[in-house]
Amino acid sequence: MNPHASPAAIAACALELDRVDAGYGTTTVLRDLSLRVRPGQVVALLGPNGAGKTTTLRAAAGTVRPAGGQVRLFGQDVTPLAPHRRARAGLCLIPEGRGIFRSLTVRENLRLHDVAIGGDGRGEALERALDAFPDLESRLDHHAGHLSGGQQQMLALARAYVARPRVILLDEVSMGLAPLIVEQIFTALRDLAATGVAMLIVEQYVAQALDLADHVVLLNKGAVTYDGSPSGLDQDALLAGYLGVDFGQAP
Ligand SMILES: Nc1ncnc2c1ncn2[C@@H]1O[C@H](COP(=O)(O)OP(=O)(O)OP(=O)(O)O)[C@@H](O)[C@H]1O
Repeated sequence: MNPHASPAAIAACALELDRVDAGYGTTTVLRDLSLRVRPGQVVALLGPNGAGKTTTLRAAAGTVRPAGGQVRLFGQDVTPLAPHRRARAGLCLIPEGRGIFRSLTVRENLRLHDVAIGGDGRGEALERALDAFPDLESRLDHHAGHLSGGQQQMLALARAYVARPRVILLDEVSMGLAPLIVEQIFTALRDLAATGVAMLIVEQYVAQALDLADHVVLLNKGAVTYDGSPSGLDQDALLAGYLGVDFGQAP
């Protein structure tokens, strides 16, 4: 990003990763990574396996602590804040693998998320989630582990309605689901985007992600290789991003 960005430009970002270095133990995964998501914007974070997409979301959510750089939410430096503090500041991570409590009921799962962000676990938050995903209503007292894969993912996404976050991070929410369910998930994501919330999405269905997104960040080996509009992303850049080959350069 522009290191000379004005304070007003920084505050205008819902989420900003600014020159973040992060990894696991002695392994560095993200190198000097910068990206921004503006309020109401949907940013697709794409790249090959192992590029660091999940690590980027974790650094934003606080489950991975950056070794360098800053994470800002609406201009506020949240780098030192634990994940639950960031959640209370308006950030919601829907992790890969759904992140639901399988041995708890649907109702208990939804209450838990509400209480986690400071709500009373009753009433209004639950209603918002059920309005968005009416299928869950008749299953409120079922164990989450007994739901179908699609219903489990709906429950995972319902957290975004319970918590009413200002920024949502979504990691491969359509992973392993049947095409019809994937369509429903993308409809739900479109509805979420229409509420004006800022979204950063990692998605294996690249075409659908590009259709939903108004901005794309391409990652390769922990570094940004493209940061711009979906229409400006040509096939070669996309392939280069996925295969790690730069077609624009002479061999
Ligand atoms: N908990 C962990 N401990 C150690 N290394 C990890 C851990 N999680 C991920 N990595 C490594 O970090 C690198 C980036 O992984 P990450 O999951 O962020 O990539 P990704 O782009 O999300 O890939 P994928 O599409 O396969 O999920 C990989 O080399 C991976 O093996």
